[in-house]
Amino acid sequence: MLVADHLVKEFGGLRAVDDVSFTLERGEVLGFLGPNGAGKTTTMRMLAGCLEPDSGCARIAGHDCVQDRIEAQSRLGYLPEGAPAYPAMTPRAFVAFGLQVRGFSGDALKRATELALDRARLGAAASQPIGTLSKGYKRRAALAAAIAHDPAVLILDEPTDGLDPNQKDGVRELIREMAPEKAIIISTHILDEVPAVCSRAIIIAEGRLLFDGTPHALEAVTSDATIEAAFRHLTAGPRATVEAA
Ligand SMILES: Nc1ncnc2c1ncn2[C@@H]1O[C@H](COP(=O)(O)OP(=O)(O)OP(=O)(O)O)[C@@H](O)[C@H]1O
Repeated sequence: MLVADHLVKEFGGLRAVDDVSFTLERGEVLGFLGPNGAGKTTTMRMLAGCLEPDSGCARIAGHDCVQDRIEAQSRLGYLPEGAPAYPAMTPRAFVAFGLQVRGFSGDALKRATELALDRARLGAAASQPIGTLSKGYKRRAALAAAIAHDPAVLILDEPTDGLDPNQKDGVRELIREMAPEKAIIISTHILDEVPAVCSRAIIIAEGRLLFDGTPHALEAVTSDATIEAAFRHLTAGPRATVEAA
């Protein structure tokens, strides 16, 4: 469903993403982990077709994210970092606008808009200008726009960032609900989220993939048997790659 094939991206002299490869199938929820500046957002932007790799390629449902961008993006829902949106629009108008751009109209447009607002639990905030919403509700408005066209692949950059504990639970529940039908990547610094929602975890640091395996295999990396200890072990010291099924 989604392929990262030897992705490389440099900014000036800095190799932000260094030969990252993995594939993701329908039904998988991948937790994309790594320290600040590891290259997570840069990788996700290349997968989403927002940034061209220097070498390597990304594919969604067999469509190259650069050469065949429109086809690839039609199967993708992308929640970017910071959740940019139009501040004067309400979440309802913002979601509907995204759907119209994708060709929705009439009853299908109304149904898809209300379903997305409902799934992202916007409530009364759906009718308030986005610029006047709290950080958590802005994030939810962007999430609603990302899922509204029911894409096969979801790339969510820190989807629970800025949400209170109840809202975090709501978003995790939504991800679990959507998981069987989709291939989903979430980046997060909240390591508890990995066993809670992910079937698989990848750790990168300094642009290089260090671990790809199940949350259970990640816990088993150190004798502490916690994801936090494994994260520290893999990212704090000299680089070592751990392959796990
Ligand atoms: N447009 C850019 N121009 C120059 N450097 C960039 C650009 N985008 C990212 N970088 C650099 O690439 C590296 C990887 O950044 P990236 O945002 O992908 O990391 P991240 O893993 O998402 O970090 P965080 O967890 O802090 O969000 C960082 O050193 C960053 O400063």
